[in-house]
Amino acid sequence: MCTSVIYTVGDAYFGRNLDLEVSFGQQVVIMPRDFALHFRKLPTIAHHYAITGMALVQDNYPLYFDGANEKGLGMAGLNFDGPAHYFPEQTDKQNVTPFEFVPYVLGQCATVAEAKKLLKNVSLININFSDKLALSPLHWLIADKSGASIVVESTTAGLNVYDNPVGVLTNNPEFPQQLQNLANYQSVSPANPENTLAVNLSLPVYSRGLGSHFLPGGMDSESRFVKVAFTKENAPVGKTEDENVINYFHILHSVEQQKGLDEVAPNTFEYTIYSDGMDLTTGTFYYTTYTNNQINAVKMPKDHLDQDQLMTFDLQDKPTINYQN
Ligand SMILES: C[C@H](CCC(=O)NCC(=O)O)[C@H]1CC[C@H]2[C@@H]3[C@H](O)C[C@@H]4C[C@H](O)CC[C@]4(C)[C@H]3CC[C@]12C
Repeated sequence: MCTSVIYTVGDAYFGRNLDLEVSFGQQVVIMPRDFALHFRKLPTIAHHYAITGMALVQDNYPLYFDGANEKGLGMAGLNFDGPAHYFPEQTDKQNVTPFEFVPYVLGQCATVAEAKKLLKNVSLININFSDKLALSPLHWLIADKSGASIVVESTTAGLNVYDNPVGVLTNNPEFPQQLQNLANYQSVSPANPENTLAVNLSLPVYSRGLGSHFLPGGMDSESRFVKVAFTKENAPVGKTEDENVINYFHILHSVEQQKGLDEVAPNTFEYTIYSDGMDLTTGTFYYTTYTNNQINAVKMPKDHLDQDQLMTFDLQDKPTINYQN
């Protein structure tokens, strides 16, 4: 499972938790403006916006899991197994494969409004990257630095594009159901509750935090959707970049999956392999990994983006413990 958020506090921060049982060997990958973007069914795009994100590079092609561009538009693919449906090629559509979808959108659009326009004519087609890398059933969160966000889901009904008022996404069920489910938790609060159960009874407020007593805490995607929405909506606004980056990672880590809690096959556990996020204004890309909670950062080299070679950065995965004596 996975969780993705946009946290807007002056600057906006966009990224995700990647939860899985195996690591693909992903890296931080900067795609500069002149890296030739080839498509299976569309003409090559020779010049485009630069993108930084987490990707697996295969045959010099960056398979982005998530990323953001130099204009401050971000996009993340999250598992959507079951409802996801990809189509055969259609003559009247822009046919894009799911693995091309992130660079297709981020290469050409600066805002969510532009992405919505582009998506009007897109169909996601059922072509895999290779025999070894099968089609992945995904849905996507797209958000920009104004805080606007949408969810894109390709189902048998076609390509659904939903406005996203909460700015978070996890996995199943389909987005409208996730939103509706939030209504069940509208009484959850950071403040202590008022007794409306039986006003004549004196009920002790025996603990701090009672307002969030009914906040779900499971590893499942409905629970994470509610929990991360609550955490994000009530997160403080920091005064500095450092404060906001720290706030941002606390939001993502509130729905981190610890090893041992989500068994996906006998003795095999899914866990949060990495958490990442870009400051959509500055282009700085931050991440933590399961074994290294130190926040690492890769800056977008704005003066060196007019070139055609990918820049890759290995994840800093070694634990960093600061022994003080
Ligand atoms: C599995 C994860 C989503 C995380 C998640 O929800 N997993 C757990 C679950 O099953 O619920 C998705 C997110 C992005 C996906 C990758 C990207 O879409 C890029 C690439 C696309 C190829 O078609 C398949 C491989 C490859 C490299 C995908 C593998 C599966 C990834 C890594």
